[in-house]
Amino acid sequence: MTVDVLDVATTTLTEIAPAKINLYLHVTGRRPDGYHLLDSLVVFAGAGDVLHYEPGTEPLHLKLEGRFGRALGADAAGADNLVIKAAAVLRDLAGPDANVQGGCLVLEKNLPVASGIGGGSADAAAALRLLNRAWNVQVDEPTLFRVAETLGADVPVCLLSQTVRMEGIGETLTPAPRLPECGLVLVNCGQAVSTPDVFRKRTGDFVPRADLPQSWPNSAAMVATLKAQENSLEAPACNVCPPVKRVLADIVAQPECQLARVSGSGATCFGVFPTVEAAREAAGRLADAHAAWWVWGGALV
Ligand SMILES: C[C@@](CO)(OP(=O)(O)O)[C@H](O)COP(=O)(O)OP(=O)(O)OC[C@H]1O[C@@H](n2ccc(N)nc2=O)[C@H](O)[C@@H]1O
Ligand SMILES: Nc1ncnc2c1ncn2[C@@H]1O[C@H](COP(=O)(O)OP(=O)(O)O)[C@@H](O)[C@H]1O
Repeated sequence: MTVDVLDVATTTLTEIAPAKINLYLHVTGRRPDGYHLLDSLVVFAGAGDVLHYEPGTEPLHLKLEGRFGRALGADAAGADNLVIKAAAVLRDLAGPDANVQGGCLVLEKNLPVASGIGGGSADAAAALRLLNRAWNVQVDEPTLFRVAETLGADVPVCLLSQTVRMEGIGETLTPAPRLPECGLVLVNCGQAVSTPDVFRKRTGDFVPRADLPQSWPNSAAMVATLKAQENSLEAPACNVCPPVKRVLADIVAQPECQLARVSGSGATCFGVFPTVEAAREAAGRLADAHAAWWVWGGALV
């Protein structure tokens, strides 16, 4: 009996899918195919979805759990789910020595959906990492990144899941400045926002790529640099989802908040704080004041 329990524990594999935050995001140009060229400082939060895999003989299938998994319902666990798409592309790449299996994937969906923090992209990236390992596909890193690109512009950066500068349409990843100690608050008002809609509503000139130092001595210095940058998608995100303005105002009103901004195409907003403790306290107050909002406070990955 004890051995059975141990077997189950050791065959279930787990991968974290951390939330992606764009500390700034410049739309620097546009490709002939319509995709936008970006320059963004991307960081990852301690908040995330969790993907579990229990290999088995039944066809590979996905179950959704967690606050937002239950809200999505079983229909969202089908072939269109980015986790299933990631599994399919990896299966196609598997060589003769791979051990591609079926079984059950369980996605604890803790991150709000269509919210500018790349939840779906992070899930796809987690599935690539997890199944590459579990099936012994042994895809080399450059191939895995090329496969990630086919799943979505944000999937390569989520495959990396560490602080990095992101350019191109999302595929060009280069080292970022070393970040100082800081805390982060994430707030989502509950309205899903479509990324293509927000890009379509963007107006104005393209913004040059940012000039960044190698590191910052503290969060105040980092915020001074970030304030000289922008999120080019913030105005269209407010247009598509007006409650974002209220969310930003409530974050910036928190004691010690140094910056409040939209992440990606929204609607999730983030606040930067000098310490993790200050961020956690602010998150506690925001959650108490707005029971319907999704609120998280803590450290970066
Ligand atoms: C805006 C960003 C910033 O990190 O984040 P989110 O708001 O999605 O979190 C990303 O670029 C989103 O990446 P992702 O969500 O993977 O985009 P995709 O599925 O590849 O593309 C969805 C649609 O967004 C637009 N799109 C996306 C990326 C890009 N560089 N230019 C674009 O114009 C295109 O209209 C595309 O059809
Ligand atoms: N595993 C998944 N989690 C969330 N959304 C998913 C997933 N798979 C597919 N999607 C689809 O991808 C779209 C974008 O979702 P998401 O990645 O959460 O957006 P964003 O990058 O703006 O945070 C959603 O509208 C949803 O229908």
